[in-house]
Order: sequence, then C-alpha cells, then structure tokens
Amino acid sequence: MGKQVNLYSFADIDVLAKSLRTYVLQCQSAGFERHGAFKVAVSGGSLPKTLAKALLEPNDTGGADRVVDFSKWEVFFADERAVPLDHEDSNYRLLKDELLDKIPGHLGQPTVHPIDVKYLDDVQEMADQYQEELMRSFAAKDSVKLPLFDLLLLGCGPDGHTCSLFPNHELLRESDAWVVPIEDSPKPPAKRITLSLPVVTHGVKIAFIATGAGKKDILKLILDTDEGRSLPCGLVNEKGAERVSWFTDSSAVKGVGFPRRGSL
Ligand SMILES: O=C(O)[C@H](O)[C@@H](O)[C@H](O)[C@H](O)COP(=O)(O)O
Repeated sequence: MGKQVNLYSFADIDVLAKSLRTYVLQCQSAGFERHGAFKVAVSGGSLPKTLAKALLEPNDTGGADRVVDFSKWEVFFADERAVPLDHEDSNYRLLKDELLDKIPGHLGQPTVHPIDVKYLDDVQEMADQYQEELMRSFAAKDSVKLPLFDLLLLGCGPDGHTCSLFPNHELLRESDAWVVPIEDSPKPPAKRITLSLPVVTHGVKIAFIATGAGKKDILKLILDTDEGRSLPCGLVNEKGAERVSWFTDSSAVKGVGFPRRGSL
C-alpha cells in the first residue's frame, strides 16, 4: 500500500486546537524558510472559528519559532461565495469576524486576498480574476503549472465535498484552470468560485478539520471504503497522501477503522 494520510483525533475541539496550532506553526516555519512568506488557503464553514481558537487563544508558546507572524502571511480563499464581502454568506466576512478582526497588534496583520466583487454577476469572470490574483502572488500561469500553497486548511461536508468541489460534479475533472466557477452548488448559495482539485492536491501540506458527530458517517465512508475514494475528500486523500492530515475530534471518528493518532 502507498503512503497514507495522517488521521489525528483529539478529545474535543480545545485539545484539537492546540495541536492544530503546532501544525500550522510548523507549516509557517517551512514557508518562511522556503520563501520568506506563508501562503495559505482557507475554507468557510466551521474552519475559521477553529482556526481562531488555535491561533489566538492563550497558549504555551515555547520560543520565537512558536510565534504566529501574520505579517508574512498571505491568505487566499479555497472557495468563496458570489456575494458582497459584508454579506452573511461571505467566507471573507466569516474569516474577518472570527479571526482577522481579533488579531492582536503585536502578531502583525496578514495580506488577505478577497474576491473582486465587481464580478458578482459573472462567476466565470470572478474565477478568472481570482486566478489572476493568484498569478500575481505565485507567478504567471505560463511560468508555473500550479500555485504551490504552503498550507490549505479545508473542511469536509456531510456529502464528502471540500472547498466547493462537490461529489460527481464535472468540476472535479478540471485539469487546467486554477480557479473555477460553480453555478449549481448543492450547498447554498449556488454561485461560488473554488480552487480546482489539481491546485488543492498540489499543496505542500493539506489539512482537513472535521469535528462533531455529524461527520462520523462521511468520515467512515471516506477513510474506510473504496466508495469514499471517489468523493472529493477521498480524491484529495488519494493524491495528497502523506501530505494530508485530518484533524478530528472523537465524535467525528466514532466507528472509523482507519488508524489514528492522538498527537502530532
Ligand atoms: O464555503 C463553504 O461552503 C466551505 O468552504 C465548505 O467547503 C465547508 O468547508 C464544508 O462544507 C464544511 O463545513 P463545516 O466545517 O461547517 O462542516
């Protein structure tokens, strides 16, 4: 069998957050070493809240390398809904409310890359513009095949979707574009843009954060069955292998047979 994903399971979200912090800081150090910056993509859903718990709450910082330095972070959206940035469905707004607005001054401010709301009525154009935003940061598409994120922080939907890549959707076959539009998302709102599967699976590190009993059936399907391998999360697992880490709590992995660890 090839290399496998890492499945971590913790008693609850508070314990998970401590390890997620350590993991993100390791990824941050690797990014700083590699190119003096930390380029990260984040999803919506419950992720921003858990991330804020990991990065902002008081903790035992063990030295300079254990400090979050947001001033060298570049934050992109793994997926975003085609709504104004102050709309309640906006992933940008969610991240702002949960994390960005709460960052204390001494940790610095990240450079954040929201969607261009000029194109709310044309999601293809919005996706193209967001791809150009990526190209300005990661170099032009004709000079690099795919943008290399230091870390992608993703959620897992109850149907096995991740970002706005849904099961059996034609977008899963996209092999060229970095950012793609979707107009028929089964999870509302229908109009969104998302990173394409090749961009997601190209990441240096890819982390899924999935908590709560509502995730146990889908995690069992994804991690324990052949059927789950063709779901979007399963496809990320397959391609990302040991670069993929799942951060879960005990209720999300109840009944899951896949080998898990309780610490990094
Ligand atoms: O914008 C979105 O809809 C999200 O990016 C989506 O992919 C989310 O991450 C999952 O649906 C998991 O959401 P929860 O963490 O809330 O279960």
